[in-house]
Amino acid sequence: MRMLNRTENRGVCRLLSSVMSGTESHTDREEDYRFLHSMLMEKKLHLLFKIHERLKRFEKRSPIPVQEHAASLASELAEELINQGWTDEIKELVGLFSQPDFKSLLCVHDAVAQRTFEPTLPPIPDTVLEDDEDSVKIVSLVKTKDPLGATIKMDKSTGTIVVARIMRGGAADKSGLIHEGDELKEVNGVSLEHRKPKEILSLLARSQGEVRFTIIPASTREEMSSNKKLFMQALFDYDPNEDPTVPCKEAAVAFRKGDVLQIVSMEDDTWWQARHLGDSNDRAGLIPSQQLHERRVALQRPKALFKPRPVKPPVMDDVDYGAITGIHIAGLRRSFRLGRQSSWAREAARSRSWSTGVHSSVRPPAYKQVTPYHRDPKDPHRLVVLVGPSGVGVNELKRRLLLSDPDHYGVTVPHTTREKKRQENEGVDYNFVSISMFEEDILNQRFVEYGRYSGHYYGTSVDSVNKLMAEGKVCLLCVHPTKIKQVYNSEFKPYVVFVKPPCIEELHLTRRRVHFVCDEVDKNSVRVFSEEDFEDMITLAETMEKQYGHLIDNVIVNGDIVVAFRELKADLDKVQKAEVHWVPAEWNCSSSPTKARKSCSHLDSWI
Ligand SMILES: Nc1ncnc2c1ncn2[C@@H]1O[C@H](COP(=O)(O)OP(=O)(O)OP(=O)(O)O)[C@@H](O)[C@H]1O
Repeated sequence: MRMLNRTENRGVCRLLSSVMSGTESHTDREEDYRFLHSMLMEKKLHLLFKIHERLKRFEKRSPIPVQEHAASLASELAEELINQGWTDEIKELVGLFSQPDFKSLLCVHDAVAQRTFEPTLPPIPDTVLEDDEDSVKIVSLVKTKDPLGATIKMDKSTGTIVVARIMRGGAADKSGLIHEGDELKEVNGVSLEHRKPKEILSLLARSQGEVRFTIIPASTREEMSSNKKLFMQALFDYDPNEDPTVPCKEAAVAFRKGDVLQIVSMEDDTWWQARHLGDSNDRAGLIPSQQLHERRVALQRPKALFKPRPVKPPVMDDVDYGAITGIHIAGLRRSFRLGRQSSWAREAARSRSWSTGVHSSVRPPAYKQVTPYHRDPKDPHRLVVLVGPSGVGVNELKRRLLLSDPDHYGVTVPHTTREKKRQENEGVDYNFVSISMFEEDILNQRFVEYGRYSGHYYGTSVDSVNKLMAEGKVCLLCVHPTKIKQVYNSEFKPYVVFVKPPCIEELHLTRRRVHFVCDEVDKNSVRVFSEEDFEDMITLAETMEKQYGHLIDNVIVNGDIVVAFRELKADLDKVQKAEVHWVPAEWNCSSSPTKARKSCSHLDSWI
């Protein structure tokens, strides 16, 4: 590099000296002054100034390359020279032209002259939504006979197509423009919404030369999901008009239990900001925070404190004999839940309900964080869990569902340790197992619910639920609400229906002719509902709904059985056809990356 000439040097020196004199008054200590002086007088710094000035001048001149094809010119020249004769000078020059370093230098020159180092991106399509402007990236890759070196898969929680893996050394990897987790929005202008990875492969197969991807980079997606998309399902009704504490009624949002709200701000401890899902109105409104709702619930006086009747200790060896399924379409055998209706069982059920009932200090949450789940037709159906107080009609509704469509609905085959009867079939009526096997499964938590009755174990195994779901059936499970947690995970994605009794008058009207079968053995023993049974049913239903409301997806009031069944059937049909299921956020596959990767790996499609 040429050294600074004297005039230039003087200019820089003068400038730096004036900087020095300007700072003199601010530097008290001698060493500070020396340090500054040596830094500003540093030769390298002066050279940097010089380079900067040169570049500025160069930029102003905007030089145009004299020659854009120096490499081809050199080879043409070499050819011409050879034809002139093979003198020593020509030999030396041709030798120089054929040197790889020289050739590369000319290629680089041409690339700079032609500006081919800059990727030529197509113009941004008009179709790109205004909202997406900041987040969408358009990437063009040139397709050769080799694949692009990436795999794609469908993100189960959002239904979008995402890049699953980038193969090292492939075209996608070399481009550095596509990354794992990027969401593919379009390929060559064709929207990928609702498309399966397979369809995208054929779309890519059809494209020649340049392939243009419209993508949402993974970083933006993460930002969007963490910053913007927090969804909560309301677990209570809220009407600002009935809330005297709301800071501004007009600025508040009314909602019903079950509504999904997008939370946009949680900064205020008392009032969050949210909007209704799919609300075209962009403006968010105020909603009570979880904390505020909890405080209000805590301040509420219990409506009526029902005094539990003194309960005689039941004479039995049952500990947890709960709801054991067992209605089979062939013969429609009654459920063992009916075993609970014997006097000792009812008493025990009552005592148990009170021990975990209204006196429990567990406060139900106000909102449940949810996430959208797009069910793939190949996925198993969601498990349907029916819960309700004993005698309300859970099994009756299950029986009717089974009869209505035996190919679609199914129930699990229970396990038992009792002797097989002559007319019973192994694996059809029961899975007959030894006591040691049963107890081992209890220890390994392989039962959703189990109990003892007449000295024998009965239980519904997790495997039996899995088996039925793998057969493509909608598994109907009746359990005590305390057992919901056993299946409350992304594997079963339970849809929980709470069957609720109507008011006492309607119970009197509708259950007039009902008899309970008390015992599995003595099928002739019958019992009508007493006033006490009805009261218990209503009280227990209230307790259950309060305590397990956050796990419940729908409530069916079982007054008229025909109406209740129709409602339940319509609801389950709707769930099955739903495009989006709002499921608890903790079920999201991504919460367990290894598992998600494992379960999705076979779905990746190579592009
Ligand atoms: N809406 C209704 N109207 C009239 N009878 C009903 C109605 N619902 C259920 N029943 C009858 O009430 C009785 C109890 O119903 P079911 O066996 O389904 O109760 P459950 O909720 O399963 O309770 P458990 O778990 O204790 O067996 C049955 O004889 C059933 O036919």
